[in-house]
Amino acid sequence: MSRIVIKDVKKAFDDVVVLNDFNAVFEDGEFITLLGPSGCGKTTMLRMIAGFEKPTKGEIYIGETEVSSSKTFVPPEKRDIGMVFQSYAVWPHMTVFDNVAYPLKMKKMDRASIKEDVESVLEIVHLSQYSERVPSQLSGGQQQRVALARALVAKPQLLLLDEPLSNLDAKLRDSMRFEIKEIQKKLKITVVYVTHDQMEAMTMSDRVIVINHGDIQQIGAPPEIYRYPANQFVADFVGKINFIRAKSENGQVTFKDSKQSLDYSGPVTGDVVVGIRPENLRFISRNGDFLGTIVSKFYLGDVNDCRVDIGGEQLRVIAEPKSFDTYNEGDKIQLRVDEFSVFPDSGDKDLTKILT
Ligand SMILES: Nc1ncnc2c1ncn2[C@@H]1O[C@H](COP(=O)(O)OP(=O)(O)OP(=O)(O)O)[C@@H](O)[C@H]1O
Repeated sequence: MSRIVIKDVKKAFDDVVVLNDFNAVFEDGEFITLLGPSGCGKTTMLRMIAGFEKPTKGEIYIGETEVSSSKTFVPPEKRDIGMVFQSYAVWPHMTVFDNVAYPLKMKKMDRASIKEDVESVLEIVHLSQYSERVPSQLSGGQQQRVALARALVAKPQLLLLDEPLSNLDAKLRDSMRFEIKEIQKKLKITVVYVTHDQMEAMTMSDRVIVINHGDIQQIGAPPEIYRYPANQFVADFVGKINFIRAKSENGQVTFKDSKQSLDYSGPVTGDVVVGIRPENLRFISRNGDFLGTIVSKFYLGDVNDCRVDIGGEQLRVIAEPKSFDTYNEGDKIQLRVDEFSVFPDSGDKDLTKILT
């Protein structure tokens, strides 16, 4: 069983609090991602699960075992965990086989069992034909797979990955994402993954925990986080979004500058910020929600990326070329809003980042 329970965990370095009241349960076999900007506390949380840091307060359970509390502390080597870091940390003088065999040698396993286990894990990470090479004869992606194999060879109940793809180029990152996900499904292992890359989080995770300044902002499946962000921070951090200042009253949100409005009967009233994802805006020929003028249009192949002035506010619209081919810069158009979110106005001055 590799269910993880994190209960009221707080971490401070001296008097600087880096994590506040962290509460979460990771189910057996789940792929969980800790997502947030640099310095938000994600690595610190991972290191506490691994046993490299002690919580200032709170409890951590792995399976049925209490591994960390005011009374107990199980050291990392007794937690049955595999870990992979950003730097591959493979030993340059050892062959792939010896790198991967190392944790089993430490456990004093016999040679035949070591050979069997190493060969089986090398097959899983598609490195069987490279077992006699040294790391300098491998690509970055292959070296990272060696690190992954070494983390998996002792069949840990839990795999912790700290930005394991950030040293790889974009294309390799893409393919490694799928490989890691495949391996996790095949081995049915619980994975806790740390990243600041929302794309990585969205594509791989069963659930994402969004963290900012040491506080959990939202826990949810990727579509839930994307479509129903708990607050403005999450809406902004995950994906692209237009933010527009508005007043929410009498069943409507009315934009402060353009005075255009949308029907809204949700719970947030008064000064608000309306969030609209660019792909949730559509050009239509009549009965639109807004009138606007096309300011610019960039053809990107699969989509058109446009800016539309609605009379004071500019909106970014990502439209399928089909729905847009007949329109040009300067044209007056109508826009339909398919989905939007409303947040209390936090007073953030810079609401227009998405346009640049
Ligand atoms: N050993 C330490 N002593 C003092 N402060 C620390 C220590 N380790 C981490 N911190 C601080 O705790 C905060 C959270 O760091 P952490 O590494 O968990 O962030 P992160 O979200 O993983 O960021 P990144 O994506 O940049 O790795 C940072 O402000 C960091 O400077």
